[in-house]
Amino acid sequence: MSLQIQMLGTGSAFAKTFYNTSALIRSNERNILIDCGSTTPRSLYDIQLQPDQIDGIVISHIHADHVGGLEEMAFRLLYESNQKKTKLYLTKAIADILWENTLKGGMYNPEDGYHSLEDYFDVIVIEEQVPVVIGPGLTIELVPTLHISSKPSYSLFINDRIFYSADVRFSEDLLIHEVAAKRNCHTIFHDCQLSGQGFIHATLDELLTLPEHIQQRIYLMHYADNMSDFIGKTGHMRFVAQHEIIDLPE
Ligand SMILES: Nc1ccn([C@@H]2O[C@@H]3COP(=O)(O)O[C@H]3[C@H]2O)c(=O)n1
Ligand SMILES: [Zn+2]
Ligand SMILES: [Zn+2]
Repeated sequence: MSLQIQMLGTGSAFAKTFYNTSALIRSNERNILIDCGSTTPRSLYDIQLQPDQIDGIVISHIHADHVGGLEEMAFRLLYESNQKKTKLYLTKAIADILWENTLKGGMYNPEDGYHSLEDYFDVIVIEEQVPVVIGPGLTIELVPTLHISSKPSYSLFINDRIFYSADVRFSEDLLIHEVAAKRNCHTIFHDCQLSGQGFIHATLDELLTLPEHIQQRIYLMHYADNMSDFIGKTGHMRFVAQHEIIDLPE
């Protein structure tokens, strides 16, 4: 049994030298994506993975840097891969808005029988805060976290012991009490806004207030193009690099 996480992109929404933050979980021959932003298909192309080699996509929230590549994935599966559907794992709150507010504009095609998310994806609605088995040795749990107050948004626990923040405001309570103390996560992937005030993302300054034993478990992601200016200034945390493969215990 094996578990690897490869970052397909590590950039912030507006980064131009890094792809949108997205992760590929490779677990026992399965390829699962966490989010699929506008630049994710290009990143998959770089590592020679085709859409039909992706077994499922988990969605954290509907900003374009997290879902903007779904239309391309679905159309390529439909027109280049013999109408194959990939699994789409999301909560009901996300399913309700992903089609109506994001995908319908380009994908609604009643003449050819395409009316809904289910016409393109094998939609698997998962409950918040309930771990779901999505492959041998792989469970995902979506927990609601605060990003934009009017939009549903989720962080993930992978096999209970790996935390993937997606986009989230800094929460000392979440990181210290839930992620570190209660779940004892050995690995944390956290978004990181390098400068300015963190209205909707965790800032580097906020993350630097965490105790050393938590910082040591943190890989910083979702960073801006000037990331290299901050190397050596991240305390006990480190930046995860684009396309870096991290081997993890299950
Ligand atoms: N209130 C907001 C809303 C959005 N934004 C910017 O838009 C981006 C959308 O993707 P993101 O990765 O959540 O980052 C957001 C901010 O850069 C922002 O800076 N402030
Ligand atoms: Zn984002
Ligand atoms: Zn966002």
